[in-house]
Parts: sequence; structure tokens; C-alpha cells
Amino acid sequence: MAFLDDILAGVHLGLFWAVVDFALVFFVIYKILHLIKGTRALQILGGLTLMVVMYFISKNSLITLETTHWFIDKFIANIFLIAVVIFQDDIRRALARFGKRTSVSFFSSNRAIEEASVLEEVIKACSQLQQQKLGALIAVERIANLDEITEDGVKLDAAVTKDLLFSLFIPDRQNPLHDGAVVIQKGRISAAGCFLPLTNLPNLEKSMGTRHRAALGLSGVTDAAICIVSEESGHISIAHRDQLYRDLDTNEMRDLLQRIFSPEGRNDESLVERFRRNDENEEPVT
Ligand SMILES: Nc1ncnc2c1ncn2[C@@H]1O[C@H](COP(=O)(O)OP(=O)(O)OP(=O)(O)O)[C@@H](O)[C@H]1O
Repeated sequence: MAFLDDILAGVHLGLFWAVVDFALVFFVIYKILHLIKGTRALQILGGLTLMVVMYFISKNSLITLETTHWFIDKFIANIFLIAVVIFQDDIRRALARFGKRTSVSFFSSNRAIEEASVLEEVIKACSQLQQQKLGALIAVERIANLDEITEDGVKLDAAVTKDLLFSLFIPDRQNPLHDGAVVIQKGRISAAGCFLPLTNLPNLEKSMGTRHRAALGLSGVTDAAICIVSEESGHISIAHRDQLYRDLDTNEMRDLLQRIFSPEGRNDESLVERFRRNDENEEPVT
């Protein structure tokens, strides 16, 4: 009897680990699909799956597809190298997201009043720019460091005021700084005329110009909040974590920025969810 009990215990234990094993694989696949949902990577994954299927078909002894088999065999042998080349943007993005989390954001300290007043100046400037239908792009650093972005811009070290932000975007030939983005770091305007990386997210509206694509681009590789004033429509939008929140009024802009920079904002998915729930009209682009 004891022998039978031992066998049953062994079977239960084996079953338990089989379930854990299965759940683990399922969880990893789910996480990977969730991570790459809506990105170029998902399409590439589809292509790679097709290659693997073709590999097994060409390996079948009933069918002679030697060249195809040879080609896919070599392809699979070099898959690691190929993946690094194909996914270089995504790898860079992932490293930027996770690797720079240690740098201290000024919004993580206790200077809540200063922080709120910086955001308020940004909101006022955007509102004034909107009234004048002047285009603008303002990136506000959060945790990921934006030094790489400011390197090629014109360095400034100025207090964040509505008037300065407004004047930086006056489109005059005498004001070369109006072209590009203004960057705010640690509560100061650190640079203007900065170039932001363009997004390569698929399925963007054709009408979306480079200013919006640049904002989305930076939002994909860092956790910054990027405020956009459209010269064409006069609409204010905010790009954050690959999402574009469009046509915001002053209150919506304040609400979203406060959420992004709140300690809770670290959990970005819940932030976005709550913002969506709070504002039925809100339509993120991606
Ligand atoms: N990569 C970039 N980095 C920073 N700023 C950029 C970048 N690309 C474009 N811009 C800014 O956007 C301006 C061009 O905007 P464009 O009209 O192409 O875009 P848009 O998204 O349609 O914006 P708008 O609605 O204001 O017209 C440029 O003059 C420049 O100031």
C-alpha cells in the first residue's frame, strides 16, 4: 500500500510540475505577444513562424526541397545575429526603458510644488501657442535621461516660464531655435532645437506629420512626456509610451501630465487605462 501511495504522490507531483511548466511557457509567450502587440516585431514574428513551418516541410523526406531546406537551415543557424539586426530599435528601446531607471528624476524628489509649477508653465505656454496657432514640441524628462537628445541641440539652462517657452517657438528666420524640440530636464529648460527620433510604429494616420512622429518616436524609447501643439490644427496632444493623446484641452492636459508624473504613473498601463476611463472622448492613436 505504501508503495502505491508513493507512486500516486509521484504522479501528483509530476502533474503539478507539468502544470507549472505549461503555465510558465504560456505566461512567457503571452508576455512576448503583449510586448510586441501593434509593433513591427509582431509582423516579423509572423514571418519567422512561416520560415520555421517551411523548414519542417522542406525537411520532410517525401518532398525534395533541398535548396529551400539549405537556405532556411543557414538562416536559422544565424538567427541570433539576424534578430539583433532586425530588432535593433526594439532592443535599444527596451534597454533605454529598463537600463536608465536608476537615474533620479526631479519629479521623484519631494519638490512637488516646484514640479507642479513647471508643468503649469508648460500647460500655459501650450495654450498660448495654440491660440496663436504656432507649432511646438516640448519633451519633459521623467526617469530616463534625455542627455542624448540635448547633445545636438542648443544648450540652455533656464527657468521654465510660459513666456520663454512661447518665444522659443516663434517661427521667425531670426529665431532658428523654433525648429525642433525644447527639452525640460530636472525642472529647467536644458536645450532647444533638438532633434527627436522618428517613430516607426505601423498604422499611423497618413496625415500625421513629422512633428507628431518625432514626439511618438521619443515616447517609444524613453518615458518622457512630449507635448505637441499642432501648427496646422492648433490641437494640443501628448505623446507618452508610444501613445498619442490628442486634442486635449487645458484641464485634460493637466490631468494627464499629473498622472504621468505622479508616483503612481510609474505603472504606465494603469495610468493609461484610468485616463481612458475618465475621458470617454479620448482616443489614443496607437
Ligand atoms: N525629428 C524631429 N525632431 C524635432 N522636431 C521635429 C522633427 N521633425 C519635425 N520637427 C518639427 O516639426 C516641424 C514640421 O512639422 P510637420 O508639419 O511636418 O508635422 P505635423 O506633425 O504635421 O505638425 P503640424 O500639425 O504642426 O503641422 C518642423 O519644422 C520641426 O520644427
